[in-house]
Amino acid sequence: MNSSANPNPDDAHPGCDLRDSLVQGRCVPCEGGVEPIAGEQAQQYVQALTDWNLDETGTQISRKINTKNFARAVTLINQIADLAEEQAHHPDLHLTGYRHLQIVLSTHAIGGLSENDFIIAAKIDELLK
Ligand SMILES: C[C@H](O)[C@H](O)[C@H]1CNC2=NC(N)=NC(=O)C2=N1
Repeated sequence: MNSSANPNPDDAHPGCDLRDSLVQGRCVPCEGGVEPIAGEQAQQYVQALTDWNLDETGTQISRKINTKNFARAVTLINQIADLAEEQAHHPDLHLTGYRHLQIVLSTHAIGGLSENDFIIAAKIDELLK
């Protein structure tokens, strides 16, 4: 899967350009057979997002959101579900303590990160604005 949003370190605002590209992006079906995004490139992608963390294995990104209450958490989960279904790329969603939502993204088909993960994350950031 070629990334259409390659970060360009020469850009004046690499994060903004990359983020905007991800927000506008569309996920592509991933059946495996592509190299995961890792290392420095994964770092550049995650830095273009808001409050997402790359895990120690470099194979997933996550963000924690504390909502006002349970109803707000479920509403947000449903908004994320609609987005994921529309893009055919799905996060893992963990709701604990009735209002603490952890969102985890990784591309299961390749056992690591693909641009799809960063596109979904950027779109979730837009939801939360
Ligand atoms: C064909 C379609 O791309 C696959 O079934 C999708 C569905 N949603 C997915 N979501 C995630 N996170 N990883 C996948 O590999 C994946 N594969």
